[in-house]
Amino acid sequence: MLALGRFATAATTGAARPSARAVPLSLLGPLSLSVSAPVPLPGSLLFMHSAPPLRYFDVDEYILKRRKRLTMSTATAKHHAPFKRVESVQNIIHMHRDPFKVTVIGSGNWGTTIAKVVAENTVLNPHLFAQRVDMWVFEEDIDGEKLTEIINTKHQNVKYLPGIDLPHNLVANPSLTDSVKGADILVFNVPHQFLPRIVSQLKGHVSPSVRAISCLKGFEVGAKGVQLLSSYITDELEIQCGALSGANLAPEVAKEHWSETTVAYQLPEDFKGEGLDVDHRVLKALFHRPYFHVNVIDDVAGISIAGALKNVVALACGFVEGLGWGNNAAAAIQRVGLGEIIKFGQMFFPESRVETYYQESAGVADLITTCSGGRNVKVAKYMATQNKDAFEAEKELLNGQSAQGVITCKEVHEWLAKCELTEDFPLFEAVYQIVYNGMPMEQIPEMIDELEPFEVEDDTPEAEPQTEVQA
Ligand SMILES: NC(=O)c1ccc[n+]([C@@H]2O[C@H](COP(=O)([O-])OP(=O)(O)OC[C@H]3O[C@@H](n4cnc5c(N)ncnc54)[C@H](O)[C@@H]3O)[C@@H](O)[C@H]2O)c1
Ligand SMILES: O=P(O)(O)OC[C@H](O)CO
Repeated sequence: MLALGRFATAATTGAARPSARAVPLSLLGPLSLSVSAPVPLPGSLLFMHSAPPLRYFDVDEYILKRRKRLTMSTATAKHHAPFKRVESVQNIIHMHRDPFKVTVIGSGNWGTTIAKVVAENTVLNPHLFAQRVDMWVFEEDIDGEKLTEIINTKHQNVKYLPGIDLPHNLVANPSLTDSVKGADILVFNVPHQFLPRIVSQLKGHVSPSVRAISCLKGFEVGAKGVQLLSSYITDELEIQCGALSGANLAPEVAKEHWSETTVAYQLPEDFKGEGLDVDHRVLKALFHRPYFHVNVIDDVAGISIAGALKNVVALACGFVEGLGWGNNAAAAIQRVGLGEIIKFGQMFFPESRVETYYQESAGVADLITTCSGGRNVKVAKYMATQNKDAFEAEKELLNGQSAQGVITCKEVHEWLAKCELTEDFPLFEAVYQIVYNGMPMEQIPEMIDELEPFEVEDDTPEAEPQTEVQA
Protein backbone atom coordinates (compact mmCIF):
# COMPACT_ATOMS: atom_id res chain seq x y z
CA MET A 1 0.00 0.00 0.00
CA LEU A 2 2.95 2.32 0.49
CA ALA A 3 3.79 2.30 -3.22
CA LEU A 4 0.13 2.53 -4.20
CA GLY A 5 -0.29 5.65 -2.08
CA ARG A 6 2.74 7.29 -3.64
CA PHE A 7 1.75 6.56 -7.22
CA ALA A 8 -1.89 7.41 -6.71
CA THR A 9 -0.93 11.08 -6.47
CA ALA A 10 0.78 10.89 -9.88
CA ALA A 11 -2.23 9.28 -11.54
CA THR A 12 -4.33 11.34 -13.88
CA THR A 13 -8.08 11.15 -14.01
CA GLY A 14 -10.42 10.77 -16.97
CA ALA A 15 -11.70 8.12 -19.33
CA ALA A 16 -9.43 5.39 -20.66
CA ARG A 17 -8.17 5.89 -24.20
CA PRO A 18 -9.90 3.41 -26.49
CA SER A 19 -6.60 2.11 -27.98
CA ALA A 20 -4.95 1.50 -24.66
CA ARG A 21 -4.74 -1.91 -22.98
CA ALA A 22 -6.09 -1.79 -19.45
CA VAL A 23 -4.40 -3.62 -16.60
CA PRO A 24 -6.54 -3.90 -13.46
CA LEU A 25 -4.40 -2.56 -10.65
CA SER A 26 -5.82 -5.06 -8.21
CA LEU A 27 -4.25 -7.87 -10.26
CA LEU A 28 -0.82 -6.29 -10.18
CA GLY A 29 -0.70 -5.66 -6.44
CA PRO A 30 1.28 -2.98 -4.65
CA LEU A 31 4.68 -4.50 -5.40
CA SER A 32 4.18 -4.20 -9.13
CA LEU A 33 4.23 -0.43 -8.82
CA SER A 34 7.44 -0.22 -6.86
CA VAL A 35 10.50 1.24 -8.58
CA SER A 36 12.37 -2.04 -8.68
CA ALA A 37 9.44 -3.97 -10.16
CA PRO A 38 9.13 -4.76 -13.86
CA VAL A 39 7.59 -1.87 -15.74
CA PRO A 40 4.24 -2.70 -17.41
CA LEU A 41 4.04 -2.60 -21.21
CA PRO A 42 3.91 0.87 -22.77
CA GLY A 43 0.47 1.90 -23.91
CA SER A 44 -1.34 0.09 -21.13
CA LEU A 45 -3.40 1.82 -18.50
CA LEU A 46 -3.68 0.67 -14.94
CA PHE A 47 -7.14 1.10 -13.52
CA MET A 48 -7.32 1.99 -9.88
CA HIS A 49 -10.15 0.07 -8.30
CA SER A 50 -9.66 1.61 -4.90
CA ALA A 51 -11.86 4.70 -5.10
CA PRO A 52 -14.74 5.71 -7.33
CA PRO A 53 -14.90 7.55 -9.68
CA LEU A 54 -12.66 5.16 -11.62
CA ARG A 55 -9.15 6.60 -12.00
CA TYR A 56 -6.34 5.29 -14.14
CA PHE A 57 -2.62 5.34 -14.07
CA ASP A 58 -1.01 6.36 -17.35
CA VAL A 59 1.82 3.89 -17.88
CA ASP A 60 3.45 5.86 -20.72
CA GLU A 61 3.68 8.90 -18.51
CA TYR A 62 4.95 6.75 -15.67
CA ILE A 63 7.71 5.23 -17.82
CA LEU A 64 8.81 8.65 -19.05
CA LYS A 65 8.91 10.00 -15.51
CA ARG A 66 10.75 6.95 -14.27
CA ARG A 67 13.37 7.17 -17.02
CA LYS A 68 13.84 10.86 -16.33
CA ARG A 69 14.17 10.15 -12.63
CA LEU A 70 16.74 7.42 -13.24
CA THR A 71 18.79 9.66 -15.52
CA MET A 72 18.66 12.44 -12.96
CA SER A 73 19.57 10.15 -10.11
CA THR A 74 22.55 8.75 -11.99
CA ALA A 75 23.75 12.25 -12.80
CA THR A 76 23.36 13.49 -9.24
CA ALA A 77 24.36 10.26 -7.51
CA LYS A 78 24.32 10.65 -3.74
CA HIS A 79 25.72 7.93 -1.55
CA HIS A 80 22.89 7.80 0.94
CA ALA A 81 20.01 7.30 -1.51
CA PRO A 82 18.19 4.14 -0.41
CA PHE A 83 17.32 1.42 -2.93
CA LYS A 84 19.07 3.23 -5.73
CA ARG A 85 20.61 0.66 -8.02
CA VAL A 86 24.22 1.26 -8.77
CA GLU A 87 24.64 1.08 -12.53
CA SER A 88 27.76 -0.02 -14.39
CA VAL A 89 30.91 0.34 -12.35
CA GLN A 90 33.69 -0.57 -14.79
CA ASN A 91 35.95 2.35 -15.71
CA ILE A 92 33.73 4.85 -13.92
CA ILE A 93 35.49 5.08 -10.61
CA HIS A 94 38.49 7.35 -10.92
CA MET A 95 40.89 6.30 -8.22
CA HIS A 96 42.97 8.90 -6.46
CA ARG A 97 44.80 6.40 -4.30
CA ASP A 98 46.42 2.97 -4.43
CA PRO A 99 44.12 0.06 -5.22
CA PHE A 100 42.24 -1.33 -2.22
CA LYS A 101 43.75 -4.45 -0.68
CA VAL A 102 41.07 -6.98 0.31
CA THR A 103 41.19 -9.75 2.92
CA VAL A 104 38.49 -12.34 3.51
CA ILE A 105 38.33 -13.56 7.10
CA GLY A 106 36.90 -17.08 6.99
CA SER A 107 37.10 -20.04 4.66
CA GLY A 108 34.03 -22.18 5.25
CA ASN A 109 31.36 -23.00 2.71
CA TRP A 110 30.30 -19.36 2.27
CA GLY A 111 33.63 -17.84 3.24
CA THR A 112 35.43 -19.65 0.41
CA THR A 113 32.63 -18.88 -2.06
CA ILE A 114 32.73 -15.17 -1.34
CA ALA A 115 36.53 -15.21 -1.45
CA LYS A 116 36.25 -16.70 -4.95
CA VAL A 117 33.82 -13.95 -6.02
CA VAL A 118 36.06 -11.23 -4.61
CA ALA A 119 39.28 -12.66 -6.08
CA GLU A 120 37.65 -12.87 -9.53
CA ASN A 121 36.73 -9.20 -9.28
CA THR A 122 40.10 -7.98 -8.06
CA VAL A 123 41.68 -9.45 -11.19
CA LEU A 124 39.08 -7.76 -13.37
CA ASN A 125 39.47 -4.35 -11.70
CA PRO A 126 43.21 -3.81 -11.19
CA HIS A 127 42.80 -0.04 -11.03
CA LEU A 128 40.46 -0.50 -8.06
CA PHE A 129 41.78 -3.51 -6.19
CA ALA A 130 45.10 -5.14 -5.44
CA GLN A 131 45.02 -8.47 -7.24
CA ARG A 132 46.10 -10.67 -4.34
CA VAL A 133 43.29 -11.52 -1.93
CA ASP A 134 44.24 -13.10 1.38
CA MET A 135 41.79 -15.56 2.89
CA TRP A 136 42.30 -16.32 6.55
CA VAL A 137 41.91 -20.05 7.14
CA PHE A 138 41.36 -21.61 10.56
CA GLU A 139 44.12 -24.12 10.02
CA GLU A 140 43.34 -27.80 10.18
CA ASP A 141 44.92 -31.03 9.20
CA ILE A 142 43.43 -32.97 6.29
CA ASP A 143 44.93 -36.46 6.01
CA GLY A 144 48.32 -35.20 7.23
CA GLU A 145 48.37 -32.10 5.05
CA LYS A 146 47.58 -28.53 6.09
CA LEU A 147 44.36 -27.14 4.64
CA THR A 148 46.10 -23.86 3.70
CA GLU A 149 48.76 -25.77 1.76
CA ILE A 150 46.12 -27.75 -0.11
CA ILE A 151 44.25 -24.55 -1.00
CA ASN A 152 47.43 -22.82 -2.18
CA THR A 153 48.63 -25.72 -4.31
CA LYS A 154 45.46 -27.43 -5.55
CA HIS A 155 43.39 -24.20 -5.53
CA GLN A 156 40.43 -25.96 -3.99
CA ASN A 157 39.05 -25.93 -0.47
CA VAL A 158 38.70 -29.68 -0.32
CA LYS A 159 36.95 -29.67 3.05
CA TYR A 160 34.44 -26.83 2.87
CA LEU A 161 33.91 -26.26 -0.87
CA PRO A 162 35.10 -29.41 -2.64
CA GLY A 163 35.08 -29.58 -6.42
CA ILE A 164 35.22 -25.81 -6.96
CA ASP A 165 38.30 -24.30 -8.59
CA LEU A 166 39.52 -21.15 -6.87
CA PRO A 167 41.34 -18.25 -8.54
CA HIS A 168 45.12 -18.42 -8.18
CA ASN A 169 45.28 -14.89 -6.77
CA LEU A 170 43.37 -16.13 -3.72
CA VAL A 171 45.94 -16.96 -1.05
CA ALA A 172 45.07 -19.05 2.00
CA ASN A 173 46.75 -17.59 5.07
CA PRO A 174 46.77 -19.39 8.45
CA SER A 175 47.79 -16.27 10.38
CA LEU A 176 44.89 -13.99 11.20
CA THR A 177 47.04 -10.97 11.99
CA ASP A 178 49.28 -11.47 8.97
CA SER A 179 46.27 -11.84 6.66
CA VAL A 180 44.96 -8.37 7.57
CA LYS A 181 48.32 -6.60 7.20
CA GLY A 182 47.94 -3.73 4.76
CA ALA A 183 44.28 -4.54 4.11
CA ASP A 184 41.88 -1.70 3.27
CA ILE A 185 38.74 -3.84 3.10
CA LEU A 186 37.96 -6.75 5.43
CA VAL A 187 35.24 -9.20 4.46
CA PHE A 188 34.16 -11.11 7.57
CA ASN A 189 32.74 -14.55 6.81
CA VAL A 190 32.89 -17.07 9.66
CA PRO A 191 30.20 -18.89 11.63
CA HIS A 192 29.18 -16.14 14.04
CA GLN A 193 29.98 -18.03 17.25
CA PHE A 194 33.67 -17.58 16.39
CA LEU A 195 33.49 -13.84 15.79
CA PRO A 196 34.24 -12.58 19.34
CA ARG A 197 37.52 -14.48 19.51
CA ILE A 198 38.56 -13.42 16.03
CA VAL A 199 37.77 -9.79 16.72
CA SER A 200 39.66 -9.82 20.01
CA GLN A 201 42.72 -11.23 18.21
CA LEU A 202 42.45 -8.49 15.58
CA LYS A 203 42.43 -5.63 18.08
CA GLY A 204 45.43 -3.40 17.54
CA HIS A 205 46.10 -4.88 14.09
CA VAL A 206 43.50 -2.96 12.12
CA SER A 207 43.70 0.74 11.33
CA PRO A 208 40.55 2.90 11.83
CA SER A 209 40.57 3.75 8.11
CA VAL A 210 39.85 0.10 7.23
CA ARG A 211 36.31 -0.62 5.99
CA ALA A 212 34.51 -3.91 6.47
CA ILE A 213 31.60 -6.00 5.26
CA SER A 214 30.08 -8.74 7.38
CA CYS A 215 28.65 -11.75 5.53
CA LEU A 216 27.74 -13.42 8.82
CA LYS A 217 24.21 -14.30 9.81
CA GLY A 218 23.40 -14.02 13.50
CA PHE A 219 23.41 -11.61 16.45
CA GLU A 220 25.62 -10.79 19.36
CA VAL A 221 23.68 -10.78 22.61
CA GLY A 222 25.62 -9.33 25.52
CA ALA A 223 25.87 -6.40 27.87
CA LYS A 224 24.82 -4.05 25.08
CA GLY A 225 21.63 -6.00 24.42
CA VAL A 226 20.99 -7.53 21.02
CA GLN A 227 23.53 -6.26 18.52
CA LEU A 228 23.96 -6.58 14.79
CA LEU A 229 27.25 -8.29 13.98
CA SER A 230 28.29 -5.35 11.80
CA SER A 231 27.76 -3.01 14.78
CA TYR A 232 29.67 -5.42 16.99
CA ILE A 233 32.61 -5.33 14.56
CA THR A 234 32.39 -1.53 14.41
CA ASP A 235 32.32 -1.22 18.20
CA GLU A 236 35.14 -3.66 18.84
CA LEU A 237 37.52 -2.67 16.05
CA GLU A 238 36.43 0.94 15.56
CA ILE A 239 36.02 0.48 11.81
CA GLN A 240 33.01 1.13 9.59
CA CYS A 241 31.21 -2.11 8.76
CA GLY A 242 28.34 -2.91 6.42
CA ALA A 243 26.76 -6.25 5.54
CA LEU A 244 26.16 -8.61 2.66
CA SER A 245 23.13 -10.87 2.81
CA GLY A 246 20.86 -12.50 0.29
CA ALA A 247 19.22 -15.61 -1.07
CA ASN A 248 22.59 -17.30 -1.48
CA LEU A 249 23.08 -20.97 -0.83
CA ALA A 250 26.85 -21.18 -1.13
CA PRO A 251 27.05 -24.36 -3.24
CA GLU A 252 24.89 -22.73 -5.94
CA VAL A 253 26.84 -19.46 -5.97
CA ALA A 254 30.12 -21.41 -6.03
CA LYS A 255 28.91 -23.26 -9.14
CA GLU A 256 28.12 -19.85 -10.65
CA HIS A 257 24.39 -20.46 -10.87
CA TRP A 258 22.73 -17.06 -11.07
CA SER A 259 21.51 -15.44 -7.87
CA GLU A 260 21.05 -12.03 -6.33
CA THR A 261 22.32 -10.50 -3.13
CA THR A 262 22.11 -7.28 -1.15
CA VAL A 263 25.02 -5.29 0.18
CA ALA A 264 24.24 -2.59 2.73
CA TYR A 265 26.71 0.08 3.72
CA GLN A 266 26.54 3.53 5.26
CA LEU A 267 29.30 5.98 4.62
CA PRO A 268 31.31 6.73 7.76
CA GLU A 269 31.66 10.19 9.22
CA ASP A 270 35.31 10.23 8.16
CA PHE A 271 34.48 9.30 4.53
CA LYS A 272 37.41 10.53 2.48
CA GLY A 273 35.60 11.09 -0.78
CA GLU A 274 34.87 9.37 -4.08
CA GLY A 275 37.90 7.60 -5.53
CA LEU A 276 39.60 7.77 -2.14
CA ASP A 277 37.40 5.60 0.00
CA VAL A 278 35.03 2.65 -0.08
CA ASP A 279 31.52 3.58 -1.20
CA HIS A 280 28.54 1.86 -2.81
CA ARG A 281 30.15 1.71 -6.23
CA VAL A 282 33.37 0.22 -4.91
CA LEU A 283 31.37 -2.44 -3.08
CA LYS A 284 29.38 -3.23 -6.18
CA ALA A 285 32.63 -3.64 -8.11
CA LEU A 286 33.94 -5.93 -5.38
CA PHE A 287 31.00 -8.31 -5.18
CA HIS A 288 29.00 -8.12 -8.42
CA ARG A 289 29.52 -10.97 -10.88
CA PRO A 290 27.49 -11.99 -13.94
CA TYR A 291 26.19 -14.91 -11.86
CA PHE A 292 25.93 -12.92 -8.60
CA HIS A 293 23.90 -9.76 -8.98
CA VAL A 294 24.40 -7.18 -6.29
CA ASN A 295 22.11 -4.39 -5.16
CA VAL A 296 23.68 -1.89 -2.79
CA ILE A 297 21.52 -0.07 -0.25
CA ASP A 298 22.07 1.51 3.13
CA ASP A 299 19.72 -0.53 5.32
CA VAL A 300 22.35 -2.54 7.17
CA ALA A 301 19.96 -3.40 10.00
CA GLY A 302 17.18 -4.65 7.71
CA ILE A 303 19.32 -7.09 5.74
CA SER A 304 21.14 -8.32 8.84
CA ILE A 305 17.97 -9.00 10.82
CA ALA A 306 16.36 -10.82 7.91
CA GLY A 307 19.51 -12.87 7.33
CA ALA A 308 19.86 -13.91 10.95
CA LEU A 309 16.25 -14.69 11.78
CA LYS A 310 15.34 -16.64 8.66
CA ASN A 311 17.70 -19.34 9.94
CA VAL A 312 15.41 -19.81 12.96
CA VAL A 313 12.37 -20.00 10.68
CA ALA A 314 14.21 -22.54 8.51
CA LEU A 315 14.60 -24.83 11.51
CA ALA A 316 10.83 -24.76 12.01
CA CYS A 317 10.39 -25.52 8.30
CA GLY A 318 12.72 -28.49 8.67
CA PHE A 319 10.69 -29.78 11.61
CA VAL A 320 7.39 -29.78 9.70
CA GLU A 321 9.12 -31.20 6.64
CA GLY A 322 10.59 -33.98 8.76
CA LEU A 323 7.18 -34.66 10.22
CA GLY A 324 5.93 -35.14 6.66
CA TRP A 325 3.38 -32.32 6.86
CA GLY A 326 4.04 -31.05 3.33
CA ASN A 327 4.23 -27.74 1.52
CA ASN A 328 1.21 -26.06 3.10
CA ALA A 329 2.73 -26.41 6.54
CA ALA A 330 6.08 -25.07 5.32
CA ALA A 331 4.32 -22.08 3.75
CA ALA A 332 2.46 -21.41 7.00
CA ILE A 333 5.73 -21.46 8.91
CA GLN A 334 7.28 -19.00 6.46
CA ARG A 335 4.28 -16.67 6.66
CA VAL A 336 4.38 -16.58 10.44
CA GLY A 337 8.17 -16.39 10.40
CA LEU A 338 8.19 -13.37 8.11
CA GLY A 339 5.74 -11.63 10.45
CA GLU A 340 8.00 -12.26 13.43
CA ILE A 341 11.11 -11.16 11.51
CA ILE A 342 9.50 -7.84 10.60
CA LYS A 343 8.12 -7.39 14.10
CA PHE A 344 11.53 -8.06 15.64
CA GLY A 345 13.15 -5.57 13.28
CA GLN A 346 10.62 -2.84 13.93
CA MET A 347 10.69 -3.39 17.67
CA PHE A 348 14.43 -3.53 18.31
CA PHE A 349 15.96 -1.89 15.23
CA PRO A 350 13.45 0.79 14.21
CA GLU A 351 15.96 2.19 11.73
CA SER A 352 15.45 -0.94 9.58
CA ARG A 353 12.97 -0.57 6.73
CA VAL A 354 9.98 -2.84 6.20
CA GLU A 355 10.45 -2.60 2.41
CA THR A 356 13.84 -4.30 2.74
CA TYR A 357 12.14 -7.52 3.81
CA TYR A 358 10.13 -7.84 0.62
CA GLN A 359 12.10 -5.82 -1.94
CA GLU A 360 15.57 -7.16 -1.31
CA SER A 361 17.18 -10.52 -1.91
CA ALA A 362 18.17 -10.42 1.76
CA GLY A 363 14.50 -10.48 2.76
CA VAL A 364 11.78 -12.87 1.75
CA ALA A 365 13.87 -14.37 -1.07
CA ASP A 366 16.50 -15.53 1.41
CA LEU A 367 13.75 -16.87 3.66
CA ILE A 368 12.40 -18.95 0.77
CA THR A 369 15.73 -20.34 -0.40
CA THR A 370 16.96 -21.13 3.12
CA CYS A 371 13.67 -22.85 3.98
CA SER A 372 13.90 -24.86 0.75
CA GLY A 373 17.47 -26.09 0.69
CA GLY A 374 19.63 -24.65 3.44
CA ARG A 375 21.63 -26.45 6.10
CA ASN A 376 19.28 -25.34 8.88
CA VAL A 377 16.32 -27.03 7.24
CA LYS A 378 18.41 -30.18 6.68
CA VAL A 379 19.51 -30.32 10.32
CA ALA A 380 15.96 -29.83 11.60
CA LYS A 381 14.57 -32.43 9.23
CA TYR A 382 17.23 -34.88 10.40
CA MET A 383 16.27 -34.15 14.02
CA ALA A 384 12.67 -34.99 13.17
CA THR A 385 13.34 -38.14 11.17
CA GLN A 386 16.33 -39.58 13.09
CA ASN A 387 15.33 -38.49 16.58
CA LYS A 388 18.66 -36.72 17.12
CA ASP A 389 19.35 -33.44 18.89
CA ALA A 390 20.52 -30.41 16.93
CA PHE A 391 24.20 -30.82 17.81
CA GLU A 392 24.28 -34.49 16.84
CA ALA A 393 22.51 -33.64 13.60
CA GLU A 394 25.00 -30.86 12.79
CA LYS A 395 27.92 -33.16 13.50
CA GLU A 396 26.60 -36.10 11.52
CA LEU A 397 25.39 -34.09 8.53
CA LEU A 398 27.60 -31.06 8.02
CA ASN A 399 31.27 -32.17 8.20
CA GLY A 400 32.38 -29.21 10.32
CA GLN A 401 29.95 -26.67 8.87
CA SER A 402 27.47 -24.85 11.06
CA ALA A 403 23.67 -24.42 11.05
CA GLN A 404 23.51 -20.91 12.46
CA GLY A 405 19.82 -21.07 13.42
CA VAL A 406 20.70 -23.40 16.29
CA ILE A 407 22.69 -20.66 18.02
CA THR A 408 20.56 -17.79 16.80
CA CYS A 409 17.34 -19.21 18.29
CA LYS A 410 19.10 -19.29 21.68
CA GLU A 411 20.37 -15.73 21.32
CA VAL A 412 16.92 -14.55 20.31
CA HIS A 413 15.32 -16.41 23.22
CA GLU A 414 17.79 -14.94 25.72
CA TRP A 415 17.13 -11.46 24.47
CA LEU A 416 13.34 -11.84 24.36
CA ALA A 417 13.31 -13.46 27.81
CA LYS A 418 15.25 -10.48 29.16
CA CYS A 419 12.62 -8.18 27.64
CA GLU A 420 9.76 -10.46 28.84
CA LEU A 421 8.59 -10.67 25.23
CA THR A 422 8.89 -14.37 24.38
CA GLU A 423 5.11 -14.64 24.03
CA ASP A 424 5.16 -12.02 21.29
CA PHE A 425 7.35 -14.24 19.13
CA PRO A 426 5.78 -17.69 19.49
CA LEU A 427 7.48 -19.27 16.46
CA PHE A 428 10.96 -18.18 17.54
CA GLU A 429 10.16 -19.38 21.05
CA ALA A 430 8.79 -22.72 19.81
CA VAL A 431 12.01 -23.35 17.87
CA TYR A 432 14.09 -22.56 20.95
CA GLN A 433 11.97 -24.86 23.15
CA ILE A 434 12.23 -27.71 20.62
CA VAL A 435 15.99 -27.37 20.16
CA TYR A 436 17.00 -26.76 23.78
CA ASN A 437 14.20 -28.12 25.95
CA GLY A 438 12.89 -31.07 23.98
CA MET A 439 9.42 -29.66 23.35
CA PRO A 440 7.62 -31.93 20.85
CA MET A 441 7.77 -30.37 17.39
CA GLU A 442 4.18 -31.51 16.72
CA GLN A 443 3.08 -28.69 19.06
CA ILE A 444 4.21 -25.91 16.70
CA PRO A 445 0.70 -25.16 15.36
CA GLU A 446 -0.74 -24.63 18.84
CA MET A 447 2.22 -22.51 19.87
CA ILE A 448 2.06 -20.13 16.94
CA ASP A 449 -1.72 -19.84 16.95
CA GLU A 450 -1.51 -16.93 19.33
CA LEU A 451 0.52 -14.69 16.99
CA GLU A 452 -1.00 -11.25 16.90
CA PRO A 453 -1.11 -9.75 13.41
CA PHE A 454 1.61 -7.17 13.03
CA GLU A 455 0.56 -3.78 11.76
CA VAL A 456 2.82 -2.04 9.27
CA GLU A 457 2.69 1.73 9.14
CA ASP A 458 0.79 2.87 6.06
CA ASP A 459 1.05 6.28 4.44
CA THR A 460 -2.20 5.90 2.48
CA PRO A 461 -4.42 8.91 3.28
CA GLU A 462 -7.15 8.13 5.78
CA ALA A 463 -10.66 7.68 4.36
CA GLU A 464 -13.16 10.54 4.89
CA PRO A 465 -15.14 9.95 8.09
CA GLN A 466 -18.52 8.34 7.28
CA THR A 467 -21.60 10.40 8.06
CA GLU A 468 -23.89 8.45 10.32
CA VAL A 469 -27.10 7.50 8.61
CA GLN A 470 -30.08 7.96 10.90
CA ALA A 471 -32.70 5.26 10.68
N1 LIG B 1 26.98 -21.60 3.57
C1 LIG B 1 26.04 -20.84 3.07
O1 LIG B 1 25.29 -21.25 2.15
C2 LIG B 1 25.87 -19.45 3.58
C3 LIG B 1 25.25 -18.52 2.77
C4 LIG B 1 25.08 -17.23 3.21
C5 LIG B 1 25.54 -16.88 4.47
N2 LIG B 1 26.15 -17.80 5.25
C6 LIG B 1 26.66 -17.34 6.56
O2 LIG B 1 28.04 -17.13 6.45
C7 LIG B 1 28.70 -17.36 7.70
C8 LIG B 1 29.86 -18.30 7.46
O3 LIG B 1 29.35 -19.55 7.03
P1 LIG B 1 30.23 -20.62 6.26
O4 LIG B 1 29.25 -21.43 5.47
O5 LIG B 1 31.33 -20.00 5.53
O6 LIG B 1 30.89 -21.48 7.45
P2 LIG B 1 30.73 -23.05 7.69
O7 LIG B 1 29.38 -23.31 8.24
O8 LIG B 1 31.14 -23.77 6.47
O9 LIG B 1 31.74 -23.33 8.88
C9 LIG B 1 33.02 -23.85 8.69
C10 LIG B 1 34.08 -22.82 8.96
O10 LIG B 1 34.21 -22.60 10.37
C11 LIG B 1 35.60 -22.60 10.66
N3 LIG B 1 35.87 -22.92 12.05
C12 LIG B 1 35.69 -24.09 12.69
N4 LIG B 1 36.11 -23.97 13.98
C13 LIG B 1 36.56 -22.71 14.13
C14 LIG B 1 37.09 -21.96 15.21
N5 LIG B 1 37.25 -22.50 16.42
N6 LIG B 1 37.43 -20.67 15.01
C15 LIG B 1 37.26 -20.10 13.82
N7 LIG B 1 36.76 -20.75 12.74
C16 LIG B 1 36.40 -22.03 12.91
C17 LIG B 1 36.17 -23.63 9.73
O11 LIG B 1 37.54 -23.48 9.61
C18 LIG B 1 35.43 -23.28 8.46
O12 LIG B 1 36.10 -22.25 7.80
C19 LIG B 1 27.62 -17.92 8.62
O13 LIG B 1 27.17 -16.89 9.48
C20 LIG B 1 26.50 -18.35 7.69
O14 LIG B 1 25.20 -18.26 8.24
C21 LIG B 1 26.34 -19.06 4.83
O1 LIG C 1 22.53 -23.25 4.52
P1 LIG C 1 22.01 -22.27 5.55
O2 LIG C 1 20.75 -22.76 6.20
O3 LIG C 1 23.08 -21.86 6.51
O4 LIG C 1 21.55 -20.97 4.77
C1 LIG C 1 22.40 -20.45 3.85
C2 LIG C 1 22.17 -19.02 3.51
O5 LIG C 1 22.06 -18.19 4.60
C3 LIG C 1 21.16 -18.81 2.44
O6 LIG C 1 21.20 -17.50 1.97
